[in-house]
Amino acid sequence: MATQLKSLSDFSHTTIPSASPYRFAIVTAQWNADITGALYQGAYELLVKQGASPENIISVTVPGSFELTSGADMILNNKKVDAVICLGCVIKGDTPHFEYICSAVAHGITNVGLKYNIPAIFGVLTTNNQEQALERAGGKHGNKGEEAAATAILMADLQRSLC
Ligand SMILES: Nc1c(NC[C@H](O)[C@H](O)[C@H](O)CO)[nH]c(=O)[nH]c1=O
Ligand SMILES: CC(=O)[C@@H](O)COP(=O)(O)O
Repeated sequence: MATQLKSLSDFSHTTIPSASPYRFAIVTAQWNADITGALYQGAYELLVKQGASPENIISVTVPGSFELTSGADMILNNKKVDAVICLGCVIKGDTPHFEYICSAVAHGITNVGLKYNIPAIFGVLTTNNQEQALERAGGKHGNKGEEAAATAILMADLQRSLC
């Protein structure tokens, strides 16, 4: 499988602009906190590495990935940011609950970004098991949080270039 061969966080194919002009929010789900904490660390550190000021990064948590949409909406309704990064980890269980959460979160984050015309980044792992999640939160397949942060910078930069 293609994924097995590469880090999903390899951004050598593109140049990430400076993050210094932009304000960011990071909304992190507390479910699977060991995983989402690593995603958050990856996202935060990449933003700062790319020049974002710590005072320009708003960080909040929500109970679970299902609440990421509400958390992003609260941020975008109350704070002026150039992008919001939504981080979560949904791990499949024994019932269809996984499918409902993943679908709701994907659609919700899409819609909240469109509602406010602000990039809302889907940094949510949707895995079959804990091992796959660990591999994508700083393991052999990179860090989804880093990817989400890089995407946030690129989208904020795109929007500013079009204004
Ligand atoms: N099972 C997982 C959940 N479940 C909780 C939901 O996200 C939500 O908080 C609850 O349904 C109340 O609305 N959340 C995750 O982020 N990851 C999971 O694996
Ligand atoms: C994704 C989930 O909500 C999952 O953890 C729930 O597990 P189960 O389907 O066994 O109730």
